Amino acid sequence: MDTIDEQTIQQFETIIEGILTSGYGIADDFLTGSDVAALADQLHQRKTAGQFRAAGIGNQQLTVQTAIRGDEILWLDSTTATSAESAFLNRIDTFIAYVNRTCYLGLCEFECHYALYPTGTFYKRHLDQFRTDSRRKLSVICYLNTYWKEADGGQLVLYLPANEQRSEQPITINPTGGRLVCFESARLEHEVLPATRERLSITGWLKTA
Ligand SMILES: O=C(O)CCC(=O)C(=O)O
Ligand SMILES: [Fe+2]
Repeated sequence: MDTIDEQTIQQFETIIEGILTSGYGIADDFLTGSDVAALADQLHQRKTAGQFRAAGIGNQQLTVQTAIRGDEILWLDSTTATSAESAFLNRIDTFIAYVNRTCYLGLCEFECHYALYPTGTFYKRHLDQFRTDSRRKLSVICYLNTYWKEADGGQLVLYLPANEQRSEQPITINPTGGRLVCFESARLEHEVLPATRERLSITGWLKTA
């Protein structure tokens, strides 16, 4: 496989260590400021071109229920990806290869979509794994919001399950541009709180065969 620079290895290790010890991992500078700007710009261009659709519920994406989730999405496709999108997909591929070398999860596929949450929209508490399909192993979210402030809302809340030591523990994370959050799709329920401004991200899943 390609050689990875030391800084990238440190970042990947931080994410994996977080997942193993706390159930979730965060890397604050997974994307640089210019990556974030390029992807946010690309997202807006595709939105203007009418490529986004209201997100659905369940693996057929059939029912749109804005009382559950109000985001609009567009699946990324490597065959039509622009250079900014290809660079993102390549970085995730490098991460997958690293996770497979160190954690033996047997990840082999990645699917991801842009998500645009218009002001005031949200995604109620849910689990990312479908009842009929257990291939989604890790959920990955990368935020594309510049200058996000606490007061803008739109936080991701992860609900760490209760164990012998403690009751359920909610963890609140700001959708700050460049930040990546990763957690086990079958284990952590989570929700997106309403925001006072448009909220942008790429959400994806690392899957087994
Ligand atoms: O954008 C986020 O912070 C989480 C999105 C999410 O939970 C999902 O798309 O399944
Ligand atoms: Fe989710």
